[in-house]
Amino acid sequence: MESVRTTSNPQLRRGLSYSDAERKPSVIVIGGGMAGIAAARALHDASFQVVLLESRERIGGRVCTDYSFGFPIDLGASWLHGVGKENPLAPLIGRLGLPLYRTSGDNSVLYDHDLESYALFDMDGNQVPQDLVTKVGEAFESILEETDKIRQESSEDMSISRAFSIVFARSPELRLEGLAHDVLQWYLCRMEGWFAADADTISLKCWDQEELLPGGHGLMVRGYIPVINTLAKGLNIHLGHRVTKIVRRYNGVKVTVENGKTFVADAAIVAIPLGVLKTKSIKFEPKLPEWKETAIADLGVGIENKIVLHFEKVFWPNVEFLGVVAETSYACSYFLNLHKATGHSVLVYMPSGRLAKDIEKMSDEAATNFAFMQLKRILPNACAPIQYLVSRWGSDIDSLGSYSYDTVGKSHDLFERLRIPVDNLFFAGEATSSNFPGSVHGAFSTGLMAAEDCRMRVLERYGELDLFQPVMGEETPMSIPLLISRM
Ligand SMILES: Cc1cc2nc3c(=O)[nH]c(=O)nc-3n(C[C@H](O)[C@H](O)[C@H](O)COP(=O)(O)OP(=O)(O)OC[C@H]3O[C@@H](n4cnc5c(N)ncnc54)[C@H](O)[C@@H]3O)c2cc1C
Repeated sequence: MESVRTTSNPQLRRGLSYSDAERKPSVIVIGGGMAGIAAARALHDASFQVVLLESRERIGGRVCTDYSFGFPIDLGASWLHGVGKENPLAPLIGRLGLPLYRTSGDNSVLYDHDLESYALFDMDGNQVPQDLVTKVGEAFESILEETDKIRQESSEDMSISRAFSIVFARSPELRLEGLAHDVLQWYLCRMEGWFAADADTISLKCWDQEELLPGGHGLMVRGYIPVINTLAKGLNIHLGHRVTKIVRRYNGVKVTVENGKTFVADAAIVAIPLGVLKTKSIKFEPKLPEWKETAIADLGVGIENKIVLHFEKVFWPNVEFLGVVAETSYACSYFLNLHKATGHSVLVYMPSGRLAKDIEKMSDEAATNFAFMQLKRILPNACAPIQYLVSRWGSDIDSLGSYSYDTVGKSHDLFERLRIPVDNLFFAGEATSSNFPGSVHGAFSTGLMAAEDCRMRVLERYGELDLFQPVMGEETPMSIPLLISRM
């Protein structure tokens, strides 16, 4: 058994350094994505003894920058959502001098893109007139406003697609025909991409409960991983350590990994993906309380993937994205043009929901070919890619999904329930963020929150609690939850 602790004489005060003979408070952080790394960094800096256990042979989790093309490509997160000082990651990204390419300002109907620089095509490769796209965008917003009225009227939740059907029945003038209908499906497809889920599974009551930070959305031009690497510097990280069991007792935790090795500490922070928690591949002893298990079961996890196509040269229009409109959102396509942001001749095809799941059943070659065929529809002279990358976030056993979302009939409070600690177990990760679910900055914030909750709990036990010193400095916004039993 490996102990995270050193000796047994508690001398705990934040910011002090400890001699070897002194006992440091200890914590095991499980999961080396943004949430786990942020928590580990904060507690390390608060003089805790920290061990981070990560199942993969790399850190970053769903932040995954690939360099095999000779330049950075993000296979997971690539946008900073909220390019402004309100974003908790802004100080770090600013300090690192990492450039961002802004793809939209605030309140864009497409979330992360403005309708400024794009080209949409129909299935026959004819470009859709820009004024039609704008007009349908306005119709899409009107439909969403109408769904809000339905939400106010009905006590029962329903899916976004059901709400759309009711709107069309009530206001037939909003039901679009022909090409306009296909463009509307494309808007829906982009909304589905935001949640990584199909409209018939997204909750009407809760779909807009997340907080959108001001400043629009910006691509991390040099990749996201430098942010993770900076936070991880100097931490005690064990790669290839897949946790299988977590035992909690009043005076500490014992964590077992796949090869049978165990670690003990005062507390643990569980920062693994919701998709992994759902499989129950980690045994908790004693069992997690029912309210926690229900939150794990009821929150949704969607799939979004990236099929990255690297071409010898650019042969497509100089726009931020290309799209193919179709009769159903499932058949629509979206290609992000990285050439615009990075100068590299790369298009990224991004399917989500059922389509992403179906494509994961294909080999990498077949998936790439599928994406290329969508491109060929609109650019018949497209030449084949020279290199490609295919993500599989839905079937990867260390993620089992891309990010969380509100499913029909379930409360948005589930995100908070997933976050609330159970004894000396603390929970972090994008799916524990009720304000910013499904995002990197959300994961980061929950890592800091879990670290602070953990610090308070452990120091309280040692009688050295200093309530007024949060782990990451005074300005860090923290919400300290009430620990309520019988949820
Ligand atoms: C395709 C895609 C695009 C995205 N785009 C954006 C974007 O543009 N902007 C944005 O803000 N967000 C985006 N996101 C979401 C963002 O990536 C995530 O919300 C965030 O990175 C999650 O961080 P996390 O720490 O909660 O989880 P993760 O990053 O998944 O970290 C969890 C870690 O736990 C490890 N783990 C799993 N099981 C175990 C185990 N049993 N024992 C030990 N370790 C384990 C995993 O290997 C992983 O490293 C995207 C995600 C995907 C997949």
